[in-house]
Amino acid sequence: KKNHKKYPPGPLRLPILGNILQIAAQSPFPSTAFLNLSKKYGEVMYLKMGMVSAVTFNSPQSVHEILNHDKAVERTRTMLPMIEARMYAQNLGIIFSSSEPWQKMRRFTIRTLRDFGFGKAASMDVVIGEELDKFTDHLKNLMKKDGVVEVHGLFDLTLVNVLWRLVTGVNYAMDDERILELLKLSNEMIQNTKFSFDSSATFPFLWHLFPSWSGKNLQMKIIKALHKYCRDTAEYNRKHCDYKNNPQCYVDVFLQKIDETANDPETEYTDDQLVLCLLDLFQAGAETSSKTMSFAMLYMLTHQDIQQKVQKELDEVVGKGKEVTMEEKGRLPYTQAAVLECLRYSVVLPFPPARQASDDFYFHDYFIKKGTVIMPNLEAVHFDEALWGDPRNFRPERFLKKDMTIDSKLASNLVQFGGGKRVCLGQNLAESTVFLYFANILSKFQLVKVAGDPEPTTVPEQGITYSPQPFRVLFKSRA
Ligand code: HEM
Repeated sequence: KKNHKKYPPGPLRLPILGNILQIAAQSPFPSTAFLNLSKKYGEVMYLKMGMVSAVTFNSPQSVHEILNHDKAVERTRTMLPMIEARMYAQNLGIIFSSSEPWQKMRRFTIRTLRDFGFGKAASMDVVIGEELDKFTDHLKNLMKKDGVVEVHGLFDLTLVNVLWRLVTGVNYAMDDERILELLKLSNEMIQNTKFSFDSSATFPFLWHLFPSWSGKNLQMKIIKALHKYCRDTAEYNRKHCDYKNNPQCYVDVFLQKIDETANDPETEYTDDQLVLCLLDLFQAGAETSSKTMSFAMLYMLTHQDIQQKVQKELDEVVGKGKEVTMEEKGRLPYTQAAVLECLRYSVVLPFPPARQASDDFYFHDYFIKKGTVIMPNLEAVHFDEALWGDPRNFRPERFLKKDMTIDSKLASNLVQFGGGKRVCLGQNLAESTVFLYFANILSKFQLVKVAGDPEPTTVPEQGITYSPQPFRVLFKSRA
């Protein structure tokens, strides 16, 4: 038992603004800014961002420890008023919900998706394989004119389709305008949200006071469109699918639950709940995997030598231009290492959706007050010099042992899926998807820089998730 209250160190706080200016002076990217500041103030650091009190964790050891900490499991949905509006101001869905309702929905979702084959290598091969064929045809179509393809958003729809086969039973055409528009809106919502400098996070009342300037009007328009889409999706299955007798997807099983518990006033299974679960899966599943794939394309474009090594391995093991399945994964160590390096280098979600201290607690010597926002900085792990030696170099070989097998101990340090009880629910699917898309694209196509285009930068676009700035690739068929 400690009898003192030593708060974590941090830069001097200004009245009202707190540390906003010091953070902004470091970098437009909060994860980089926190990392820089932590070199001076310590790996566990207290920051005040307007009205938000946060503790950020900036070393591999402290990040792993806090992700697994019992007092840091609850999410905070009040940090951003946009999130609160997105949840109908209730404790709904999976990503931002807390306590018992979260546990129930998380368990139900994992169990139901698993029943439909989610995460099982054999069924994932089929689901992802079918979608990959469609995507390859789509890519060939885009290549028809001069082979040049814009990568921004290229993977959004196809990766929704992979997930949506299990979640809703629906499969969209690659040019489905409604879904493409929704994906654009969803992306806009995420890109327009910036953690520490977003006025709606730091001074939530401004969001309500100045709805146009603060972006509230735009975000509410997007939230309404996304809610409507999810509600329509559920309604479609209610009207057109035999969900009572022959459930074919997650939505069908959810609808069964709604019917079964209709007379229970305490039930968690409501239409609003279903809308939020769908929205969470849509946004969590599509954005992250799609941006990871775009980064992977970018790194292969900018590291031609590594692209060639991956292709050499694929050619030898699977055959030039041939289809790669999960069965071959074990025999493709270099390709696996390249995927791991893409995951390490891209950090698409530098902070897991914010958690908060559910109680007063001590983290080692430091006192953390109930309600404090908990921000593990994933970039601090993926770019730690002591851990990786040369973290700023893109070097898949780091994940290979002398005997050319994957160094799983080193790989276990990666935290792109977060950790602990809140760890990403889609990790298995995402890992299989990214591996299969990456390997199959490289098996079938060569990625070349477009003559005359500027050198693409690996500095990401700003936003709550990171994505590459728009760039184009000249795809050349290898078959
Ligand atoms: C490369 C792709 C992906 C990345 C990098 C990623 C990353 C993350 C991270 C960092 C978290 C927060 C974990 C934490 O707080 O410790 C998370 C949570 C979550 N992810 Fe993913 N994710 C990916 C793909 C997916 C997919 C495909 C799905 C769809 C099933 C998904 C669904 C979720 C959900 C529902 C949560 C909230 C879990 C909870 O709070 O209990 N993610 N993800």
